Amino acid sequence: MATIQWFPGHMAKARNQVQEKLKQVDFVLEIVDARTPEASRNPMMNEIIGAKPRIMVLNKQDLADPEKTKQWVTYYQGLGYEAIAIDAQHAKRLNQIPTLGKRLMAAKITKQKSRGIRNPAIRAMCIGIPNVGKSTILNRLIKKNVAVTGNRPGVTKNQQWLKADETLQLLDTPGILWPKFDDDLIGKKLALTGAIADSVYSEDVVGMYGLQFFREHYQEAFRRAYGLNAQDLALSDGDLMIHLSQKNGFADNYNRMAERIIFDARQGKFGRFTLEVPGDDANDADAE
Ligand SMILES: Nc1nc2c(ncn2[C@@H]2O[C@H](COP(=O)(O)OP(=O)(O)OP(=O)(O)O)[C@@H](O)[C@H]2O)c(=O)[nH]1
Repeated sequence: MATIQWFPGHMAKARNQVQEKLKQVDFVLEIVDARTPEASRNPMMNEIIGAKPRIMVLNKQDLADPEKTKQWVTYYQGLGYEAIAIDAQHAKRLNQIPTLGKRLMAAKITKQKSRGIRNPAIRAMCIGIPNVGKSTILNRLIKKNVAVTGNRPGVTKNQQWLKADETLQLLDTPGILWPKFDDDLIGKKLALTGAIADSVYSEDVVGMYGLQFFREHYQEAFRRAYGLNAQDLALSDGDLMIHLSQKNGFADNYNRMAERIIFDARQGKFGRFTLEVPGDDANDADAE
């Protein structure tokens, strides 16, 4: 996994690259991780995308809490975007994306048809921070080997358009948009879901965040996963970490227990989870 480079110079470059490509598309597929829909967005995303129509794609829905995913979809729809939750890895609901795209671009399609264009094209690109599933989505949408269209007037030379179907064309994913995690909580969420390299945050910090989060929000699953009783659950966070460490044979090596919690969370041992709900974060870019 790539390391994070959040430098103003890098970001300005990535932003320019993306903005340049944006001129060539009709709408954007903004991909986020359904477990962390806001933390997994580049904070400049709204500024970058501007008024372009957008479909918010909450990917990895197979790992996220279904109830919270519904809340997020409703939230984004309320902001005026199309929104959909998918599981790109298992190709679930991906075929809804072209349908939504056509709905979003209905006026353009109608106009082109009225001019006698039999197969009007609508164009989009996927953008999102690393690891949210952009490549998986793109590859699935174009079903790998579908032919690439050539140059067209008014379009940058040699630009490759990938066909999802007769109407929807996709631009290969542009420059890299890193997440920003000067807010510690965002960093911990990204670390717990494996969106950023494990070397960025120490495991004791991320593991403790996991312990606190799961005992509070998914207590039954957490209790069952570690065979905890009511007395255990009455312990403070620190004491519970010590207890779990001893119970799991790590003695006073609490870092190993912290690592285990991170591992177990990613493996789904506490079930499907979502680390944030609409409106509960200072990093909510749309609420500014
Ligand atoms: N469980 C699950 N895993 C997924 C899903 N979509 C993608 N993945 C996995 O997430 C990881 C990252 O997917 P990529 O498609 O490489 O993500 P990307 O956004 O293109 O990443 P970069 O190339 O780093 O920008 C891979 O291991 C995928 O198999 C999904 O819907 N569910």
